[in-house]
Amino acid sequence: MQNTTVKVEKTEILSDNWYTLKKITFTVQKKDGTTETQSREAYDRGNGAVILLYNTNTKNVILTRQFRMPTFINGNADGMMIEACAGLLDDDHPEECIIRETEEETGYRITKAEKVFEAYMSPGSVTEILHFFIAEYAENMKINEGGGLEDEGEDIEVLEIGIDKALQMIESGEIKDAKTIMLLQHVRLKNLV
Ligand SMILES: Nc1nc2c(ncn2[C@@H]2O[C@H](COP(=O)(O)OP(=O)(O)O[C@H]3O[C@H](CO)[C@@H](O)[C@H](O)[C@@H]3O)[C@@H](O)[C@H]2O)c(=O)[nH]1
Ligand SMILES: [Mg+2]
Repeated sequence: MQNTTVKVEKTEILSDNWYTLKKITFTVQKKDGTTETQSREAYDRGNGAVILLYNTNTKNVILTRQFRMPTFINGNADGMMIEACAGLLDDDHPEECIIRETEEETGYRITKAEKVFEAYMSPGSVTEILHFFIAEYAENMKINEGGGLEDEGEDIEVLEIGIDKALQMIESGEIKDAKTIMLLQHVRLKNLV
């Protein structure tokens, strides 16, 4: 249900470079019924989709490894992150987006993906809603090496890892990406692999 007690008074663009940082001034009704004016910054980088490819025969999953600058400036010494394949939505439908992204990043051609849930990943600061998918893959669906789009500066390594090993890598801290942890736990929770 739409919250009718929130009134947006002003939206300022603080930065409009690759993505957009906004400052929104608004009035909101508190639990005690009084009204307060607040300002909050919101980083708008669009929405995204993520997918975990899993193989029921081999019990393997496909993950990617790439450099992520924001993690590098916050404690990740080599800046490398192991993640499920993911991408930002263009104007397309999340399923179409993730099928395209799967081929670009992992080299696997899938024809359908199952939506499992969606989630705001950082609701206090980032507008993005992320669409979560899973799909079965097999060796014969690999049509190229993947790796991402070179002209976008992507340099992605494709990893094929046993699900038990991947789950252990969450515990050991080798996998620290929230969307990836959520999907690995999902496929185990549902006994898919
Ligand atoms: N030049 C430039 N390129 C950028 C910038 N920010 C991102 N890019 C590039 O834009 C491309 C976006 O690639 P996608 O595959 O579409 O997105 P993603 O970065 O993998 O995003 C996914 O993971 C994010 C982090 O977990 C998610 O937030 C996002 O929803 C999505 O799932 C990448 O090549 C990235 O390096 C920037 O500030 N400048
Ligand atoms: Mg990506």
